[in-house]
Amino acid sequence: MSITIQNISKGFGQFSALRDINLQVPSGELVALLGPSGCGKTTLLRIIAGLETPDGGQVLFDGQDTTHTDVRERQVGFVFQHYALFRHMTVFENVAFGLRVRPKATRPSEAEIKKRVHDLLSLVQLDWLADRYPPQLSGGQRQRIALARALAVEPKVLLLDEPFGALDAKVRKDLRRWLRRLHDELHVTSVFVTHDQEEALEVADTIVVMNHGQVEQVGSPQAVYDNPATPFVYEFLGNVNAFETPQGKGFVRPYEIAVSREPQENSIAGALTYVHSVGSLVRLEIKRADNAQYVDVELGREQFNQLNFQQGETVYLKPSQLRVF
Ligand SMILES: Nc1ncnc2c1ncn2[C@@H]1O[C@H](COP(=O)(O)OP(=O)(O)OP(=O)(O)O)[C@@H](O)[C@H]1O
Repeated sequence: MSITIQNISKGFGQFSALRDINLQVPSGELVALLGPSGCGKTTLLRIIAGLETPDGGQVLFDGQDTTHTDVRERQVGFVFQHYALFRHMTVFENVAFGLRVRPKATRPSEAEIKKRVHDLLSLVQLDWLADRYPPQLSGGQRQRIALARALAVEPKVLLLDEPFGALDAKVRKDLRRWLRRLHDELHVTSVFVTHDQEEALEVADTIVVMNHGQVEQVGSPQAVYDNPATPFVYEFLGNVNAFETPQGKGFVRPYEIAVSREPQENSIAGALTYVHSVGSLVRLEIKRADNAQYVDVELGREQFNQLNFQQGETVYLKPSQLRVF
């Protein structure tokens, strides 16, 4: 099911949380709403869910205006960061819950419920935990069960709000890969909220970068990373250095800067103040001689080893490309 957001705005008292948001989520896509804390991601997700009413604008599901459709009729599944499972129900009963509370006319038979729940538990690879209770699960397992529970009612749209936010880095990484694979299998139109750029870049088909209640840019991970539309997107997605130029502020990623021992035409002199050398990349911190600002540079380890720079020595920088805004 596709989702169309048209001119959505929402205020809380005097505060404008969303301003004229327009967005198209094609059927079957996995879209990330990415932005800093307070930019309006959750509010937009809640409006798509029907948990919040916008002040203006429409939400269309497959072209149908659902702005005023009740949340129960929207056929959306949710997974929230702290969306607690029912503690006193087994994993099996948690996943079965949404099916059991259906009106009799649409409720599946007991045998069908059993099959559906076991299929879903296999899908999230936790069938062996069916008889456990939530407090006996790890955080990552709980979130996978929460996802199975959301999927049980066969939602047309899946909405995830920082689903892995409370987990440690390693588990987050595993789960985001796993979510990507699951989505490739199921193709449920999904929107997930994150403030973690790496998570968005790794998982999403499309990233919606938000700031102060507005959409800054929409595009594939590669497009928003390689061609940021605004300085905000440049700074929010990955490391970046800013240089003053006569034409305006120029931005350059740390790996787009050449470093040498000899001055080049238009190069900038600086002192190598710090070398961070872990993994395949070596990060250099260079303090410019002219304005004392720090510049981050990344080199491949092999290149670094060949050049053999020493902390404290004078080096010369030259951005290979600058995007000026
Ligand atoms: N019910 C409410 N009443 C008043 N202000 C609210 C309400 N809900 C959200 N806001 C405000 O609206 C803004 C957007 O909130 P929202 O939760 O959508 O941000 P977010 O981008 O999801 O942030 P985070 O990443 O911190 O969850 C915030 O400044 C928040 O304080």
